[in-house]
Amino acid sequence: MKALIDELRSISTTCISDAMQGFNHLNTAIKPLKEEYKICGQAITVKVPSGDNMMVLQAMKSGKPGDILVVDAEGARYRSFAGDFVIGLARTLGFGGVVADGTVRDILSIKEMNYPVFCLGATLACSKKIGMGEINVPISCGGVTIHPGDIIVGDANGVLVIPKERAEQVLEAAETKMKKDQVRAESALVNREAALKYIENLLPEK
Ligand SMILES: O=C([O-])CC(=O)C(=O)O
Repeated sequence: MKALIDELRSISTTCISDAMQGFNHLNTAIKPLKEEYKICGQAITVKVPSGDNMMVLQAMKSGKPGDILVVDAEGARYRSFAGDFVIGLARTLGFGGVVADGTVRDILSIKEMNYPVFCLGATLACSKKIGMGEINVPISCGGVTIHPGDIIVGDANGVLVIPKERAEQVLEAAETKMKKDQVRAESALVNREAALKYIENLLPEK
């Protein structure tokens, strides 16, 4: 799996999306806190009720370095699922990044960490620590079902989910698409004539 993840990391997210017919990306309201962030790794999943992040902390005990912590926070925007301390824990434990359909607080110090967090933005209030929720179960995040171990790939374009049983097939299709894009750019993006010829060939026969 590690080799496969390394290869997927080297391919553009848009090619991977094309390889999946444009399906299975999270709602684009879930954005990286900095545009340059890129993540690729297997999901550790956690589901928390809006406003309670106890299980986020518990979930961090599982997983291997490089895994992505994916939080189903029910789209909560009033209370944060994490602040700079909880995100600092994720980084210290070696997670490859955090993705959530929820909000963080302490956004400026989280940005200073240069650690990839993808979420709905920032709020002021912290979470309670009551302990409801579930760890490493299928979750819904940004409108997509994510199973533990699925591969999460994300950058400034968005975050997409590759079901783990389809990972090899998606990688192969994404590599093929990347090569096709290269060939197309090399033939069409050369000069005006080549660009016009490309468009002409796309038009239906008269
Ligand atoms: O402790 C929390 O739940 C949230 C917080 O303020 C932090 O992570 O810094």
